Amino acid sequence: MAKKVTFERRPLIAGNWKMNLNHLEAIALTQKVAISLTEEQLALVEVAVIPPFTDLRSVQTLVDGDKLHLVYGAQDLSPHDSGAYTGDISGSMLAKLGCTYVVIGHSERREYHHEDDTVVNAKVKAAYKHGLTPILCIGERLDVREAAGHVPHCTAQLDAALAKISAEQVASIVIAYEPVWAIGTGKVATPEDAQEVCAAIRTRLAEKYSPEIANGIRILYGGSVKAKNVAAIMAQPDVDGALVGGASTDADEFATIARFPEHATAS
Ligand SMILES: O=C(CO)COP(=O)(O)O
Repeated sequence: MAKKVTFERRPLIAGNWKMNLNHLEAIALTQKVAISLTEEQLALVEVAVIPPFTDLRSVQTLVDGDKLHLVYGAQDLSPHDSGAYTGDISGSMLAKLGCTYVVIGHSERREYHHEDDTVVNAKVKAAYKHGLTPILCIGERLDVREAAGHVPHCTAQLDAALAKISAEQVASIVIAYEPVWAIGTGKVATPEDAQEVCAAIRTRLAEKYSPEIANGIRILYGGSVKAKNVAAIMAQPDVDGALVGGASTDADEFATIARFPEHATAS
């Protein structure tokens, strides 16, 4: 029996599959996640899958056909609308596939594809232009954390990504704080580490826009989130969800993460 829990902002548990699972595996995983969660659980917590581009049509067909209470999104988009950009996928293509979200500025894109703040900002603008909600990723590398520069680093990334983004647009954004040193390493940030930066992000949003807008924006934590540590992270007042990598490709583990309000330590 689910405990009665209320949240200031509806939590979002999003599974970033990264470059894993073909379209057949995507159908199997999405189906399994959906049947592992009740309508009540999915009303309390928003659950999103973020598969590779090649899986999106299959996920759309499944979600629409079976009226699943799941949403989905893409891991990236082009800053351009259309044209001679070989290999790019536009925001309008993603919108046509029913995507709700698009991940922008993931540290793996920044590192392996040399995406700088200008590109990230252009992608945020492209997402809004096509009616997609950005899940904007920011986070520091280990050297920055060790030099205690993590908060200014993250707020600077936030400022750059949101250049010329209006208050009306930003109200729907999702921010994901993903410390690079915690991604795929098993080194999860402590709940206090996550809270410190998520609170600083909210304060910065309040300064840039307004306290009301900042209070409505969901800020996720990402980096080695598992069923065993999610409740303690989610208990932090400024953490509104999780962007889950590795653990999101295991349906049972991901569904257990999404049921975090029922975990003992969340009480
Ligand atoms: O990068 C991440 C989600 O976008 C986090 O990945 P892991 O959960 O595998 O550490």
